[in-house]
Amino acid sequence: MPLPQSRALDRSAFLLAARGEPGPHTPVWFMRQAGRALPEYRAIRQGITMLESCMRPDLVVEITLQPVRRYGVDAAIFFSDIVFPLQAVGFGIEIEPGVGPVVADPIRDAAGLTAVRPVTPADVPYTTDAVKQLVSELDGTPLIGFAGAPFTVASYLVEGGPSKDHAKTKALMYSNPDLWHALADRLADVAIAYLSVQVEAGASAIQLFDSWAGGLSPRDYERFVLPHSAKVFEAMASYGVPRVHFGVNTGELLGLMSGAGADVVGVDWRVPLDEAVRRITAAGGGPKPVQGNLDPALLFAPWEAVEPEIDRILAEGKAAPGHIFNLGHGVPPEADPEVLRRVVERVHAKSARVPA
Ligand SMILES: Cc1c2[nH]c(c1CCC(=O)O)Cc1[nH]c(c(CCC(=O)O)c1C)Cc1[nH]c(c(CCC(=O)O)c1C)Cc1[nH]c(c(C)c1CCC(=O)O)C2
Repeated sequence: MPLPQSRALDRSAFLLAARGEPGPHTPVWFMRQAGRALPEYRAIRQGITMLESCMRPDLVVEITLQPVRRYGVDAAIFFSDIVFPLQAVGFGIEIEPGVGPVVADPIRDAAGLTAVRPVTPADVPYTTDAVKQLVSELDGTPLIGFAGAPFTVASYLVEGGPSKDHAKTKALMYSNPDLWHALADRLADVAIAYLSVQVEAGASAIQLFDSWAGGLSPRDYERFVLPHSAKVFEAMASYGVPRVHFGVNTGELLGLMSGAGADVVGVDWRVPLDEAVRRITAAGGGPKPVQGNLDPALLFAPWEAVEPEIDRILAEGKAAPGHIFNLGHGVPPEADPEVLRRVVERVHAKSARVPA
């Protein structure tokens, strides 16, 4: 059942664009907007591990709000991590600073699956508390809840940590498809459970991160991954909140990722948004709102070079029924917050609709 929400929230630039309705301006937020690029984040995280901080509602609320205050973005994203719901049920996983998620006992056989179980609300009371506090403090600004998609989370569990080629994960798909599908199915349940906790506490939208799916061929994606991500989207449909799907290097997969059940398709910087809309439309299901797609590397270029890129993306985004401006991937830790603030300012100024 869709949850009631305030009119201001319902008419926010972000939710209007996500539904493909015209709004006051093109909304903008940044993937990984909370994090090391912000000095106030580095200060508050001193001496506290990433996963510890996720269990402290006071910290989660403050860290989630920091980029909203600093950048003036049109949406907040809940501060957590894609591997957090596994840690919350006692699965042996840590986030090593500068490395990423690291797994004590990588999954090799069916016995390894038993530790992969979905959270219940009772496992993560602090998540419910933090979401509720955020929704009240954010007022008319939407909060995006998120989870990791089965493939991207599986890649950490099978490889044991970050990997460039995901060789062990792909080898598992081919050598033991039953085990692969059993793992991916459990991870779909893990994502559904964590997203449901966030939406039931008041999150206004969800994003399913399949960051590393771009390493797969369309054929392998369709066989091994799509049914599991589709299960997540299907399970979340009844909440009535917009469902965003994103991965890096997914130009060849945009149609399939849309077909998995996304309402909004995230696009990295490799495919222009108008071409992304063509690919999504060609796959059936009609044109859909898109999210993206400024190359994060541009944040390190002179401002004179950034401006025309913002304008180009806004123009190309007009091909979609709705456009949510974002980077093509996460904010790099070395990014200058002032540049991000100027990006928001320009997106708003350039896209403002003159009232009729
Ligand atoms: C693949 C992935 C992960 N985590 C996430 C993804 C998908 C998005 C993407 O593709 O970037 C998602 C994520 N992780 C984090 C958020 C918070 C909300 C936000 O976007 O602002 C979100 C949405 C916090 C975090 N998650 C992590 C940090 C940095 C660690 C720290 O600050 O101590 C933050 C702020 C750790 C993490 N966790 C993960 C990685 C690769 C890292 C980086 C390791 C490092 O460079 O130190 C796994």
